[in-house]
Amino acid sequence: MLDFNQSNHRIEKAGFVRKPEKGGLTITQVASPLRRPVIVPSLDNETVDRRDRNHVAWTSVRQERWEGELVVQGEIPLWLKGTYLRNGPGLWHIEDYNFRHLFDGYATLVKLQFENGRLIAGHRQIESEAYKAARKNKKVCFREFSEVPKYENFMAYVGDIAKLFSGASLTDNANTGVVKLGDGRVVCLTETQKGSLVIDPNSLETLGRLEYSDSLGGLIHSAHPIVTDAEFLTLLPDLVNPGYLVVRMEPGTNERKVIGRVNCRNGPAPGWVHSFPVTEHYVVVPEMPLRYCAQNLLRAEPTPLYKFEWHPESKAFLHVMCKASGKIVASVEVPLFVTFHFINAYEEEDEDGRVTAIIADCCEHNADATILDQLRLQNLRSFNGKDDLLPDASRVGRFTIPLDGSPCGKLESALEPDEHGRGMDMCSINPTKLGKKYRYAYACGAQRPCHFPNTLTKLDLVKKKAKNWHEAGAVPSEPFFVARPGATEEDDGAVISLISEKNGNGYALLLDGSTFEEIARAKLPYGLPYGLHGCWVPKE
Ligand SMILES: CC(=O)/C=C/C=C(C)/C=C/C1=C(C)CCCC1(C)C
Ligand SMILES: CC(/C=C/C=O)=C\C=C\C=O
Ligand SMILES: [Fe+2]
Repeated sequence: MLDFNQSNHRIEKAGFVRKPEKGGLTITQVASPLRRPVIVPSLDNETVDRRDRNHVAWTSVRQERWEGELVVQGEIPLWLKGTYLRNGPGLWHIEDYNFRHLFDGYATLVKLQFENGRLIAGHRQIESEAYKAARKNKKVCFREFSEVPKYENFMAYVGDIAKLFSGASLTDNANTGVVKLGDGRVVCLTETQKGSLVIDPNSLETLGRLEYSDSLGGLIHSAHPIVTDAEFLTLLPDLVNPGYLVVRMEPGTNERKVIGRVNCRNGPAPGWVHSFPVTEHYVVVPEMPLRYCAQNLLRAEPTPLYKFEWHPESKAFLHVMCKASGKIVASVEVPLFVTFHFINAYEEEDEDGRVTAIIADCCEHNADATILDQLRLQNLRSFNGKDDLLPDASRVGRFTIPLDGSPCGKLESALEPDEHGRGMDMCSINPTKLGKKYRYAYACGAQRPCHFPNTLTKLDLVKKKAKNWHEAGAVPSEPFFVARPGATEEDDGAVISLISEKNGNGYALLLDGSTFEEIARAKLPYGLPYGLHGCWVPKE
């Protein structure tokens, strides 16, 4: 149990750690509010040099784990009781070997534990097989997003390719997100199915793999399942017979059951499905022209689109499946698009209550797949603060999918992209609005010049306006909305983000969900690397 009785001053002072010494793994003892020293191996022999040159957002986390109470400036609302967990790639090197891509990093899980206006923070590396093997063997041992193991000879390469088909050589580095299942289990995820790792939300310890007990097979899934207290819905792309299985898992089970199957309308392989949206009654299955590519999976050196390929000639489609029957009620061609993240979707009704269309919103990168390569670490680390390297980056793409049998759907901007600086991604909504008509979304936006989203933005999709938060040189992570218990207004709650600062520092930030003004901030002992997605574990 955490002890909240120590003074802020003592704990914060105790929470700071020595710089790692150059030349090897140092063991640093950190006093934590647990009153027990936590043994904290620092992670490399080059961190200090790298930190001097690069923004802390793109610098490997400096040690395996840390935990301590933070000094809060401002006031944390007393209703905010629970733990915000945020996952993301946070360690981008092994020994002297530096990884290429943001998505290659070994997962760093961060927690912010709110109780009685106080805040305990911590972070810890996820103990995936991939991470443990890399630490032990001092090299990449599994196939990551862009990194592959270096083969000693041709036979070793052939052996690894054979293991690719069984999934044995794929990573389980669960660095994309973290979700709380209806049964209370908290699971870190990535795009490989084997990278579904159960963690303890208090200690951040990796407890083991979530082994799916069904025999659906396949090696990959959507990195963003739809998770509610009642179900876990996800998509399993089928690379052999291009299509997707839509599957559902009930709380308390590890068995996914098939709701239905969508066959691709076109192309040599299914489109990448990092995420997908649902409405109250339907699942929307996107078929992007950015498609998985079997040849690219086998390559030792990555292409600019990594494991994917851009197929404009194969066009883009959205399929709508009825959740109850598994029947496809619409399959429409839409303009070419590129998205990582769907924001939400809902059903549009006529005066008689008949569903006439589905509206689905996403962070749309103007049909430009080069965003994947812009997330290479070399690009992220090379920003000079002047050149605008994200021209016309992304917008809220709003799809309208007619349900009257029309062959085509529409794609428009839900609001003028200038409202959020012509860049936006990493979004959250009030979870009670999942699948329903909604008004507000929170996301990262852009203040020019920039090369990466550098603001927090509250999007009002009814008034078509945005309110932006920005601090010079700061890289904020996905703003995560937590509703106030008992709230009746959609934006009544708090928005949590972790900020990495230019000077190497970092802090947890709390904004009011309605006014989007700062309520509180709390400095971390050191800045943390950029993270991806989070979840909220309320205190029982
Ligand atoms: C961090 C993030 O958002 C995405 C991570 C994606 C990963 C690790 C994808 C890995 C893959 C392989 C290792 C082989 C199969 C294809 C694919 C799912 C892209
Ligand atoms: C952080 C990001 C895109 C930013 C550019 O606009 C995408 C992250 C994708 C994975 O979760
Ligand atoms: Fe994502």
